[in-house]
Amino acid sequence: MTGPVVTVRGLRRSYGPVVALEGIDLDIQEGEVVALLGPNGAGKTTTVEILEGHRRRDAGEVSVLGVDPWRAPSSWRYGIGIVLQEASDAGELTVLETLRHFGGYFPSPHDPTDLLRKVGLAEAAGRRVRTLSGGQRRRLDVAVGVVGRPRLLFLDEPTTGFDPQARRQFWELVRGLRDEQGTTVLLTTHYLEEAEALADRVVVIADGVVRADGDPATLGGRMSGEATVSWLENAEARSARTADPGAFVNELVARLGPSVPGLTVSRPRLEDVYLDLVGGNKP
Ligand SMILES: Nc1ncnc2c1ncn2[C@@H]1O[C@H](COP(=O)(O)OP(=O)(O)OP(=O)(O)O)[C@@H](O)[C@H]1O
Repeated sequence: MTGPVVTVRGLRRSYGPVVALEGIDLDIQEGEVVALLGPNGAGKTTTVEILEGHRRRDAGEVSVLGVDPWRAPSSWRYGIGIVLQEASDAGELTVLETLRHFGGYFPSPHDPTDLLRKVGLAEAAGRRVRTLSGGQRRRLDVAVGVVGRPRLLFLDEPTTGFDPQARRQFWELVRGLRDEQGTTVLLTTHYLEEAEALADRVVVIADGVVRADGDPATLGGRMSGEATVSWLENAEARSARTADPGAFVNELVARLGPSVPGLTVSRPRLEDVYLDLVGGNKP
């Protein structure tokens, strides 16, 4: 990691009377995979579109690859890759032709055949795009998004509609981009499992403000708060919340013997922490 790729300070944007962003701060370092989470209408798309240079802001400082996206020269786009939710028109081109076509817009694109291999589409190179399955189509979208070797890749809800296997393969693909190419990734997702599996950092937005920003493993004090210990005693399921699960389990072992039946120790799931942060756990 060599420095900030994205810096945002006090970002504000309203649509008429609707305040979409109320003062967002965000930093993304080179080589990070960051997941932007938040309920519908939280302001994720507005934030991402401002970073992409597609939407004007009302106030605040924004720097993406060292430049204000709203005033960026056209060459700035070479450093950016965008994979939108809605794929562009499939048309009659083959997979390979599509990638060649989009690669032609960039000064030093990936070799299209190599890239198709990396995204697991080598076998489909000669097929017309409209005949691809949803998952294959998404892989092609990603290939198109990275064909110009972007330093920063935006992925908008990339795995919506994927089966579990395709989702895992897609995660591997994104990890490969980060680990092998050093690509920085900002993704939006509604899947907490995806954020946990993929992101070095998650940023939770709700009502136009950042509610939390940190490692998904420790967000909201996840690993330092209370744990739930569950076990079976006299054939009855028991559970208890404790701030010191080690000591609690030691007591159980002392009382019930070394193999406590049905013993599990669990921390709050990312989903629980997230729902607390966005107010979705209110009674
Ligand atoms: N073009 C627009 N005109 C008017 N209001 C808008 C426009 N775009 C977004 N908004 C409003 O701004 C707020 C933030 O919307 P935004 O699309 O950024 O949220 P989001 O977090 O991306 O939501 P989702 O998860 O549903 O995609 C919402 O209240 C939305 O209704």
